[in-house]
Amino acid sequence: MTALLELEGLAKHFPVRDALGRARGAVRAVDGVSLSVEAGTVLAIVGESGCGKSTLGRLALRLIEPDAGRLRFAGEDLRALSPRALRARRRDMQLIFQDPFASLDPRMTVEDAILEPLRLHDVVQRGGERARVRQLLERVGLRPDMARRWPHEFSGGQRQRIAIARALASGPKLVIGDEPVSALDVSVQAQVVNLLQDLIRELGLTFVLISHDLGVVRHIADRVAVMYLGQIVEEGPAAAVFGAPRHPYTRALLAAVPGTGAKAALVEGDPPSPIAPPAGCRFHTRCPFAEAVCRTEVPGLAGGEHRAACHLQDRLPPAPALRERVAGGERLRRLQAFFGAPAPQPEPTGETA
Ligand SMILES: Nc1ncnc2c1ncn2[C@@H]1O[C@H](COP(=O)(O)OP(=O)(O)OP(=O)(O)O)[C@@H](O)[C@H]1O
Repeated sequence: MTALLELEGLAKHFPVRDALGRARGAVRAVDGVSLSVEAGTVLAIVGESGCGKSTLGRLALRLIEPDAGRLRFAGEDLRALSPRALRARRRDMQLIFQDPFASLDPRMTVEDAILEPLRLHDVVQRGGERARVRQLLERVGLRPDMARRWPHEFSGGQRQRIAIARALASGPKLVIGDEPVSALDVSVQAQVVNLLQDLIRELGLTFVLISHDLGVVRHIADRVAVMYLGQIVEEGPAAAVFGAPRHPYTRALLAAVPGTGAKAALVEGDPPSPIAPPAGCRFHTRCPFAEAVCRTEVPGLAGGEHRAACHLQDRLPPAPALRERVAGGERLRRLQAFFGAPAPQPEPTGETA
């Protein structure tokens, strides 16, 4: 297998200024991330709101400039490319945004929106562009005659299909989907996920799925990287991460998803500030299993298929045996805080609050 996308020690720190414009530290949004995405596979990046997923996605495509680290696409150093060479390379790397209401220009017809990347990257011979637009619309499940309509005439799900057609227009090898279905009605989410899955298979796409929805992730990911406070705490094949999570944070994430069978002590409190993340393992301030060593040591490379997993992994009790510590409404509130979104319904525990 060959890696299409390789990140090594990637970092992005956003400066923080006070009301008078004075420097007041930096948000360490992405803080030393190394990942490799094999061609033709789906890697999911999961983690709670604010952990740095979107920033990482943008860095990976060099839509924003990293402060440090290496970034390679098909073996080529993306950071070394001139602006012109990078623009040409964008043909191969596309992003699907979360909000289909914001990502389509209301002043452009659907046809013009899809023609733009076709023309920019000179993908189709002159004269064949409009036929290509119609083909793309059909491929994403829309009628070709919808090409002349305006974005406001479409539902959220249809708009996201248009955004997908636009992202695919240049024939990319790599697509990053930043929460591509989370702004959609629950009733249409599955349809768009299935469409993405079909396109990934049919076109042999390499796909990076940024999502806090572990149900979607479990459905389509080959590998999963779990992010916490700007770093990857665990990475491995999806079946292993879901079936035998090794980091307490991963277990807490899985425990919040109904139907996984996993139960773990939910993490307590709010995440620490990304301006001054804790030393050692960044999760130790909320980890129910933290030991003294966690305050100083960063989890190292673990053996086997997993990378960057917790040193406690072999001593943690099996996930289903862990007891939840928070019950009823309090648990729901914490889940809500945890995901920054409507919380999934908790499974009945058989316990009284
Ligand atoms: N342009 C920016 N300037 C300053 N801080 C930023 C900027 N973009 C992101 N951040 C901060 O970086 C951190 C990571 O944000 P990011 O959006 O990457 O996280 P996320 O995991 O994608 O969260 P969400 O799911 O809520 O979008 C947050 O603390 C955020 O406030």
